[in-house]
Amino acid sequence: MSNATIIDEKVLNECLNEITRALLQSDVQFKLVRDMQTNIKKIVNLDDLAAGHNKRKIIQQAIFNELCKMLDPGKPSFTPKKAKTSVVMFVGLQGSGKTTTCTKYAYYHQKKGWKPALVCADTFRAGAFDQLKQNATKAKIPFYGSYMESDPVKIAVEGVERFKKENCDLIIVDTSGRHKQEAALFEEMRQVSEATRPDLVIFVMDSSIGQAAFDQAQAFRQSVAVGAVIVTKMDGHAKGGGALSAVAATKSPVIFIGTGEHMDEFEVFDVKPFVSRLLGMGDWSGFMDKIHEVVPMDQQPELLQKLSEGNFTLRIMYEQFQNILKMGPIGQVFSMLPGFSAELMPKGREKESQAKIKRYMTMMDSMTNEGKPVLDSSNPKLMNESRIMRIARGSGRQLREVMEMFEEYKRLAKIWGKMKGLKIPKKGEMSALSRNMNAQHMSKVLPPQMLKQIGGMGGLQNLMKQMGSGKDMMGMGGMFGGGDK
Ligand SMILES: Nc1nc2c(ncn2[C@@H]2O[C@H](COP(=O)(O)OP(=O)(O)OP(=O)(O)O)[C@@H](O)[C@H]2O)c(=O)[nH]1
Repeated sequence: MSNATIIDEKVLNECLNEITRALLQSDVQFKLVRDMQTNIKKIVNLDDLAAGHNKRKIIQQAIFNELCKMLDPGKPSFTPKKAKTSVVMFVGLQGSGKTTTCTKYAYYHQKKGWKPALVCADTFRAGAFDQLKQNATKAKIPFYGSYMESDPVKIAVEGVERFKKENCDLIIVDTSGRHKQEAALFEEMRQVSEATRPDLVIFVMDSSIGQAAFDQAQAFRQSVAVGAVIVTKMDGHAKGGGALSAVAATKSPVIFIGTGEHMDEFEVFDVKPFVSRLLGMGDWSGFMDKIHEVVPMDQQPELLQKLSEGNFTLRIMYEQFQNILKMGPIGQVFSMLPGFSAELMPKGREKESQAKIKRYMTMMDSMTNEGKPVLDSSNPKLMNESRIMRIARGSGRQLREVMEMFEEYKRLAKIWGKMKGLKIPKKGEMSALSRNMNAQHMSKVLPPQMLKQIGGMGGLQNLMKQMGSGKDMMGMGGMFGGGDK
């Protein structure tokens, strides 16, 4: 659709088919995708659109809205209130991340001043209580469970009673994970629910569950009154399209997502970035925002070009370190660039991290002769043992430190490598528009969100002036509209 000059029925159908493929690949249920297609066709009536309307934008917007709507069951979930006792029960498939998520949920609220408590009613999986105990202890959250008692209903009731007496305001009951074929376990879950009368039942779903999401979610919904969904493992490859199925099957909203194994890798669900990701544009739209904030304007086109070629080199890492150090309080700016935060600079250790970065930079400085081929290459094989030794000697640092710096590079290269393959129109493909481009034209081509990032018309004019011509800018425009394929 981006290439078509006239948007007619055929182009619209092609576009919808492409989106259908993307959504199916993201594990959205076939029926939901088909319904969406029908709705879009109803909304976007090409004949009715007056000439001059930006049809492309209308279609894009309609698709985006439709997907957002599919994630909105129409009513919010029950929200526990601080200082008023609520019981929240977690259910989900075995291995979905339920136990981990219980602690994350408790920890999230604890940080906000709540008094949460955890009850382990999973008597099915050996080790479940230990896991919960370990997590709870780490987060200093009170917990209840038993190694001896085999009746989950009894444990759940006792735990809830105890924590009610202790005035906990968020009592979280973890249940055993189960598969939809396991009728007995489902019955047990129903009994736990009946006995503890939870205010909210949360269905925990692994983002990689795929097309099975609908049936699974429905099976849970038929046994207990699921009122909210949490999607876990969003840090992995899966895009989480199953969430749309889970919402449809349970008629409940997604409230949080899990983004890693650690306790604080837990985020309030935000529908727009989630949908962007489903459509294959999400990951790097956030990424781009950050690059715009940290990387000086004049370096951006070159950096984007290199990243789109999959060339995240040591030199790029060096330049980004420079940018970050230049920007002032390191603690504040550091987390702005993707990958540069948690591991390279743990919270509260800013000074150490700054020293570490400077050390890395000294090592890279000493590479101007010996390490030059490595600085500008993204091939890790060039960094062999003898080279590491010479760099260590040249910079007066230990071998271990050079290796550590290189490990850091590899980690960042993996994250930044996601930019590879962004579409940049080749010179010959430049349209007449771009040859005669002015900021006015450009502002119409760019997505509004990006125009805002650049600083509106004024910012755009400056940027184009800096670049000397519209050519590179068109390259960026192409990329910004291009998705991550
Ligand atoms: N990467 C990643 N891993 C996660 C996330 N949430 C949970 N995990 C991991 O997934 C695995 C299973 O998590 P558990 O919490 O034990 O799963 P469970 O659903 O309680 O398992 P059962 O008790 O058998 O039902 C563990 O290794 C967790 O560390 C997440 O958001 N991201």
